[in-house]
Amino acid sequence: MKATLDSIFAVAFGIELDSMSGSNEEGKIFSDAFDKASAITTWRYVDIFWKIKRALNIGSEAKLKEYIRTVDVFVYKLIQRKTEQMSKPEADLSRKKEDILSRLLQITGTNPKFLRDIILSFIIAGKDTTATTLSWFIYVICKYPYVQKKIAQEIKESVTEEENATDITNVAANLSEEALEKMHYLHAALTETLRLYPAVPADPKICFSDDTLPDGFSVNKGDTVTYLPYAMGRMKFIWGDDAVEYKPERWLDSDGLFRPKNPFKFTAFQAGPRICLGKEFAYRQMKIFSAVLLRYFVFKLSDDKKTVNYKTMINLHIDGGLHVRVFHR
Ligand code: HEM
Repeated sequence: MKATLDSIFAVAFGIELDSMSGSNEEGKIFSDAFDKASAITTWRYVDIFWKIKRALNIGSEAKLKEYIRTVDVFVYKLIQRKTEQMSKPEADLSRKKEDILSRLLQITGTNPKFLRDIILSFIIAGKDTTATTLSWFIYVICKYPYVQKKIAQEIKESVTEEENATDITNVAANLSEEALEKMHYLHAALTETLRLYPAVPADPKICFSDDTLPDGFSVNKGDTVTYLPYAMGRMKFIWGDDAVEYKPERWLDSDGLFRPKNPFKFTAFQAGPRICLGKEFAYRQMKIFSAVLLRYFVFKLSDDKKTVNYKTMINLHIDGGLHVRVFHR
């Protein structure tokens, strides 16, 4: 979670949050408050008294208010700092354009509330999604050691001699686009993880107007219709008799090249005009993390017999986290 949060901050806002090592105290406070606020918001689905608590400013809702204040203070400060940076005449224009926030500041001006909402949307969309997918990915490759071995082999073969020879920090910094593109099996293994453990397991929509769905079912304006990537990913009539098996091979052609499927069949990123905007970014980030980790380490579950369950939240988290043992390769 911390690694993906740091990553989204660097790319989207040009900020080294460093919540991973905790060197940035402000960043740590922000990231704690953000996670706690997300958890309380999700609990509103099951806590029937949340509106009363909010009205009386007590319990979880009082805490939520506090966390939101902490998040807001941090984000508004970030916007102010960026705005000041951008307005400096000596600022180099190419550097100004590197992150998404700087680009937005150039196009839309400086309505801080709008920018705050964009920033939080990016964090919500881009933090737990890739983090939970990577956790499930580590889980399945522990369950299927032959897949882990095959990925490690592919990584070794895809990076250049030079990249291979250097230490882990250099490999992480120098992993080239070409190398990542050669990793078809890794791409397939991540996609297969998302088929069985989609980061957004249920995606509700509210009907904009009365309508009739393609199967003839009528819906009314205001109705909620939810599609379930978690269930769809396990349906035999969509994926065949081996639907519940983890098989990266189903995504590869006879030459071992990754072949995407119709997004209306593989719905982890949604489909149509509102398909996930960060899909390519997510794959790149997940491939870099996996490539660096699996190049150097072997993962094993701490307790092979322990059942791993999901936790009911907006994203598909592993209940209690994933406990693994890590060995040098
Ligand atoms: C494994 C990783 C990810 C998965 C499975 C995923 C999945 C999804 C899904 C299902 C939606 C549709 C939500 C809805 O409208 O109901 C969505 C939207 C979106 N995602 Fe992702 N996402 C991932 C990573 C990311 C990342 C890393 C970013 C940002 C860098 C991102 C940015 C967005 C944005 C901005 C939208 C809204 C698009 C729109 O409404 O037009 N996502 N994502």
